Amino acid sequence: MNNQEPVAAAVSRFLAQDSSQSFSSYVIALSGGADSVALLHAFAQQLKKASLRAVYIDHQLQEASSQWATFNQDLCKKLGLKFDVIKVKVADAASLEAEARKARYKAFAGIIGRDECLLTGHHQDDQAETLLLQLFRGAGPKGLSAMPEQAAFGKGVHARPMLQVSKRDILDYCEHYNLPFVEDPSNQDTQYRRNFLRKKVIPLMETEWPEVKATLARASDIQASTQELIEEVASTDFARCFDLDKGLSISSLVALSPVRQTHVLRYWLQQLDQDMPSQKVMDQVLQQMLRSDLDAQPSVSFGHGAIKRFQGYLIWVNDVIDELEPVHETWTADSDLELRCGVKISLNWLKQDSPELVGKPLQVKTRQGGERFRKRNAEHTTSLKNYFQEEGVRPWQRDRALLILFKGEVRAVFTEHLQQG
Ligand SMILES: Nc1ncnc2c1ncn2[C@@H]1O[C@H](COP(=O)(O)OP(=O)(O)OP(=O)(O)O)[C@@H](O)[C@H]1O
Repeated sequence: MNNQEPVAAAVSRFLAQDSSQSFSSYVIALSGGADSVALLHAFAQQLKKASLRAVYIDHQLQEASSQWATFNQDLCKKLGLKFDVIKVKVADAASLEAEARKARYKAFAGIIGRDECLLTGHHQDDQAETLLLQLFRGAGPKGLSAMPEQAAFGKGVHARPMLQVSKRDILDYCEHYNLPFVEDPSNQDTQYRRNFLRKKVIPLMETEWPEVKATLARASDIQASTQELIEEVASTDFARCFDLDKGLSISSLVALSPVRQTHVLRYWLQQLDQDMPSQKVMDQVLQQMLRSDLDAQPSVSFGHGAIKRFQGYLIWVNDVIDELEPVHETWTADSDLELRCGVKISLNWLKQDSPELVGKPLQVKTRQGGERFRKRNAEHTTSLKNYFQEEGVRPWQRDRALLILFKGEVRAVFTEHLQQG
């Protein structure tokens, strides 16, 4: 028996809830698979067509990807909907699937406007499978957390209206309305474990626990609220420990229990957009940074930098800063400058920062101490130290700032390579 009701009901529930938010338009992330095709159709039935459009991201990883673009285009034409394709370049990496996802969400983030809502076809089975995959990977509450039905995204919102709808119901919906869809061959190859769960493990579990998918989805919801609580505590602790100019205060950190220390560190690294280190590295950081004697200069490296100790505070130092040797080079300022150390100063930056210097014979140097700086249009010079303080350049980064000199006088300061630490 066909049951198209759950999809239509989920979409109308979503729209009823959302009428208070009044999005100016909805963007369906259309892969061409059954889930997003059903979502597209259900929204097209219940919304004015002018407020709906579909976007397909072409990852250009498979030969058939442009055919899927045509397939999606034809479908939207039949439904009278606007349709766009965005081609993305996926970085070559160990996990192409993860890189493709990153590129996909980046592209979507770039097009979702202030009052717009991105809609994806995630459903209940995705939720259950993801929970089990994460569990077998040994994940904690964060990995086991349910995907939220709605979250801030780009300048707008990302919503998943079908999280409580099963895959079976979605397939029934497509059959009922005679909707064509494509099977992504990558699902067969790269999602081996997900397919194993989907085809073997979950059906077996259902013979004993018929509602297991809904139950797993609930368990995942509980993990999400646990995670929210953890993040709330971590953010409060972090606010107490962190000083914008100095870093993470060791004396404030040691006043916390070890588990809270770990979460503050994770929170900090997340803010810095750094990869999360393993628990082993985390323990090493806590051991060496908080418990070794205060004169030592410990440093724990991972990802693209290191955590170091500096005057009673933990600081994050990027490799690029750490490895920068003293610089003394010339620049005619008519094209980008690539320094021998690999740092690049773009001409565009100079055009915006100090247009009067473009095309002039300039020198690029790291500071030696005592230099003064004449800001653009300023009558008097100020000390570089004052300038660094005003601009929030951290003390440990200042030796790596690049001074741009014209006729022997510092006229601009390049700090874009010094990511916040
Ligand atoms: N190439 C694509 N173009 C547009 N939308 C896509 C594309 N791929 C996936 N989507 C959207 O994302 C939804 C989930 O797709 P899928 O389950 O394949 O994602 P995933 O790779 O598991 O990653 P994630 O769950 O993080 O999105 C689809 O229902 C669809 O709405």
